[in-house]
Amino acid sequence: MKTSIIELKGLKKRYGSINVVDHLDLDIHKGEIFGLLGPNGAGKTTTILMMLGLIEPTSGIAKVCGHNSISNPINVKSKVGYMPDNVGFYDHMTGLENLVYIGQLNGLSRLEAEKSAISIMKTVGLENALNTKTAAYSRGMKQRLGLADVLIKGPEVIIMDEPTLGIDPSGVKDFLKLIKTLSRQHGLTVLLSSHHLNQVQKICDRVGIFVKGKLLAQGNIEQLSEQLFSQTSNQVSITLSEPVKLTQEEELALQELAKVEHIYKENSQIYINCNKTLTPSIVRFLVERNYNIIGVHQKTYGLEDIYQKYFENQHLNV
Ligand SMILES: Nc1ncnc2c1ncn2[C@@H]1O[C@H](COP(=O)(O)OP(=O)(O)OP(=O)(O)O)[C@@H](O)[C@H]1O
Repeated sequence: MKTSIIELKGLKKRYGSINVVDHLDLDIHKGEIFGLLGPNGAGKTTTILMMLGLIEPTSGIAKVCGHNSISNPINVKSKVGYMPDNVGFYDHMTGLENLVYIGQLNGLSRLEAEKSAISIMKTVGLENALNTKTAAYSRGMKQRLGLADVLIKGPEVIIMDEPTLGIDPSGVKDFLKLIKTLSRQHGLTVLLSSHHLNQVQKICDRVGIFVKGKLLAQGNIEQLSEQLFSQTSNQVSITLSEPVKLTQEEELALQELAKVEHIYKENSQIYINCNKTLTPSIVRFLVERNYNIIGVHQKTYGLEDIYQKYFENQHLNV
């Protein structure tokens, strides 16, 4: 059975007349990477701050590692490493000095803090910048040091608010890879909030789509895609070894077979819009008529399509 590390039940935060977080139920399991995905103002930061016990919910419960975030925030903080969207450092100090300082604030002796800080800076790829003042760190290096800052506390859970903000694409790729490796190697549970769809898609085991304070859906990409697009028209493209020459009879039969909405032919390709479960029948139909198929491509829906679809629907449903 999966162990829940973060449990939110009916979590709500109201500011004035607005429910910024509206009856949120969510379970995040041990060792998983969960992406809280939503546009600006969706309520992601507010949710995170309630998990950390930094703001009080209007109603509902937030628990982290079994500790109630409101009645027991100190225990929650001892288990969680939180990386805000804008990590601050003492610019006149080096990366190593900053990290040692944080280690000491978290109860390590100077010697322990130094040993641990050097090792963690290697883990996050800052071994060549130990003695560089953080004023000279790039945004990507600061994010890595932010992660080191979190790791030196030895957390069970890492919560990151927009961790890739302002980093260039190759820096983002490396940074996310690092998070995934750390999570897998040390069984760390990671919650990250983001509005960068493609980035989140790459490393998260599950995502929650969060819009206007409500979690509209959660699951892995395949589950979300299935929920949303299984009944939707899907495009299959089939490539033949020769230019397409379907007879009128064949075309009619194909339309009948696949309840095809639309067939489009171009050179050696046939594009068919239909329910995706019909792809095998279409392929069989063509093979039986001696067409040489050299490629079949079925469009798959990524997080961007899913998000767009939910975002469109929420204008109607929420
Ligand atoms: N202290 C506060 N008082 C009143 N309204 C607030 C307060 N804090 C946040 N809000 C409002 O709550 C909503 C959600 O804000 P929140 O920062 O949680 O969103 P977010 O999803 O993290 O967005 P972003 O990515 O822009 O940070 C916003 O409309 C914001 O203006």
